[in-house]
Amino acid sequence: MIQIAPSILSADFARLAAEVKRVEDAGADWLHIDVMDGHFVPNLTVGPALVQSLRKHVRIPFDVHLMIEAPERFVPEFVKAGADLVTIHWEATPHVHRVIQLIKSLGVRAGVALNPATSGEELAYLFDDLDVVLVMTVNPGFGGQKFIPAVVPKIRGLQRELARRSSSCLIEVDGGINSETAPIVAEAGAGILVAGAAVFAAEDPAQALHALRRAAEGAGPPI
Ligand SMILES: O=C(CO)[C@@H](O)[C@H](O)COP(=O)(O)O
Ligand SMILES: [Fe+2]
Repeated sequence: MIQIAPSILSADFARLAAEVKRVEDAGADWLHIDVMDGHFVPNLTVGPALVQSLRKHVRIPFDVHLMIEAPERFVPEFVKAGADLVTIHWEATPHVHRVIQLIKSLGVRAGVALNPATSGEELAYLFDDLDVVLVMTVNPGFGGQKFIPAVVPKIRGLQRELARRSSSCLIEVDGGINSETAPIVAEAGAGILVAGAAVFAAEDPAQALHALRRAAEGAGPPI
């Protein structure tokens, strides 16, 4: 079953609680919260205070994508604020394993995100500790960008390796996901699809979620 995680980056921040409740009611599985620090990526977004405020209005789990340098500095605050899954970038700290241990020790799920130019081969050392590998299908920093097809073989390679190890770790994809790209990533092995513009910019989010799910599930099981 494909899971969909709408990204708040394409929501109207002045009406955030109402917009998020709308996608929750429409059947979203996760809420994807993009955190940016202006260093790791050339953009700024939100911090733990916003996560804590939203937590009072939303029941679906929070998927917090940290696009920040040295994420270990802020992991405990995001968990305290209500994150259910915390994903850090492979490129953002020299001590990825230590940060994964920190996230797990706080009782939530842990993910590692890979920029388009990162192969992810070293991730094999972490698979036993990881709940999610997030494959960026755009360069991180902005919503509404175009999907990078060259990343698809990486999704397929990770899927094969995870299947070989009978791992329960899921592959999440993030960036430029819509009804055209959803079948491509689902066929390659993605189990969680992040979708910002495709859901929050749609007139009818329920219809947008349905279209994404149908497109992805029509792709058949991963090879
Ligand atoms: O992490 C990011 C961007 O850095 C994403 O979560 C985007 O916000 C997804 O938006 P769309 O590409 O689906 O509009
Ligand atoms: Fe994201």
